[in-house]
Amino acid sequence: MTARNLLLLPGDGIGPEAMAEVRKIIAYMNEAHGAGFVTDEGLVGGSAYDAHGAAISEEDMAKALAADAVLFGAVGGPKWDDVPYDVRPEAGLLRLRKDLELFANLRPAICYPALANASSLKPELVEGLDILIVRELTGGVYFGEPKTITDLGNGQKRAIDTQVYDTYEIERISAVAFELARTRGNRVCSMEKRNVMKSGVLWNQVVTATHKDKFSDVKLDHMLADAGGMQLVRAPKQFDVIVTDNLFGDMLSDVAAMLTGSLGMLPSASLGAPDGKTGKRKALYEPVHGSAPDIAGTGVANPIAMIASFAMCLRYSFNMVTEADRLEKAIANVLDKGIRTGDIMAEGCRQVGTVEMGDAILAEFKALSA
Ligand SMILES: NC(=O)C1=CN([C@@H]2O[C@H](COP(=O)(O)OP(=O)(O)OC[C@H]3O[C@@H](n4cnc5c(N)ncnc54)[C@H](O)[C@@H]3O)[C@@H](O)[C@H]2O)C=CC1
Ligand SMILES: CC(C)CC(=O)C(=O)O
Ligand SMILES: [Mg+2]
Repeated sequence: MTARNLLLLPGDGIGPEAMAEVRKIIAYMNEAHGAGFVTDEGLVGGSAYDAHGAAISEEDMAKALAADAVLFGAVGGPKWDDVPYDVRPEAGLLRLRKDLELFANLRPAICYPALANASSLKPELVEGLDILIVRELTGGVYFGEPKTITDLGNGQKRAIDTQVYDTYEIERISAVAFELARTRGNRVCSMEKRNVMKSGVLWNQVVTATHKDKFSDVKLDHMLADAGGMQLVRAPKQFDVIVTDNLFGDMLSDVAAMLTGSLGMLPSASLGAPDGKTGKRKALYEPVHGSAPDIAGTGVANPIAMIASFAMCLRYSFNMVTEADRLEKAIANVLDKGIRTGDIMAEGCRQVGTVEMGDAILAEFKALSA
């Protein structure tokens, strides 16, 4: 069997703690099922800055470009608050997304039945929730130029970020959203702010044209992104697939995370375009949460977002759909048994730390794989 090459970039804060739980699952799949994962490790974020003075080294970038898939933990933390902007920890993640051309970020928000009570919303609003946010990841205000702070010389400074979108960027991300919608509820809601932003006007036009041209069988709605945020907490189950830009997608997916109970629950897949010859996509899998400096090092972080990100890796990079389904089922079974990390703790449940949660999911995964 050909090797399945994975690059692990644990990063900072709770990133390495969560990644350790995925490493155990990979080792089990190799030992018990000959899965053939070959793993390599690299540094990213603050840990890379401390070692190399850059948020990711050229050597680790080359490894990421060569890997079949990258598993990413989280980056950042107060220790690096004052490092130069270009080498801040988050710049490592942005470079990976840009250089690997990972334009499509899939952020599913699923409320596991056992967690309906863990959401800050009423259980009936989130029970059975299954939405998918498709976030554009390589354009918009995170990358647009100019991006500057200028001294105006009169005691004032001016900061500029630039929101830029070209037609092709909107076409390809909306095509991904429509294609995915066909595999689930067949509905897409596009969110922008065409009432105040030119990029919103173009976004709306291109999504509408792409729909008319190739995806008219899918139901399409448009919503202003601020109203979309409101609707996400008012009646989240009205949505199936949401497609939106880089900044709105970042914000709306953190909102969606809380519908599921905790930021510690939300996985994501960042995908590039399929290669013309092999059909393979570059891909990076990461939890939606950050490095959680407030709990890092205390052993309480929820590893589910990281483990569920690995399940997405099995599905999207290696077509190991049965294994991905099993791993997600293992997570659901553990939650059904009332095993909880602190962020999703509820009355009558047993509170565990990161390692025990990882062990419980692995034990369940083994039982389902036997
Ligand atoms: N993909 C990445 O690497 C991301 C990095 N960041 C960076 O992370 C650092 C901290 O950012 P914050 O705004 O605090 O966001 P955060 O996502 O790290 O934490 C927000 C809150 O959620 C909690 N939380 C997050 N993940 C959790 C988990 N797995 N289990 C239990 N609780 C969890 C944290 O304890 C904290 O109270 C910053 O430097 C930021 O730039 C933020 C978001 C994404
Ligand atoms: C560069 C990241 C720190 C931005 C972010 O919050 C995210 O992608 O979720
Ligand atoms: Mg974010």
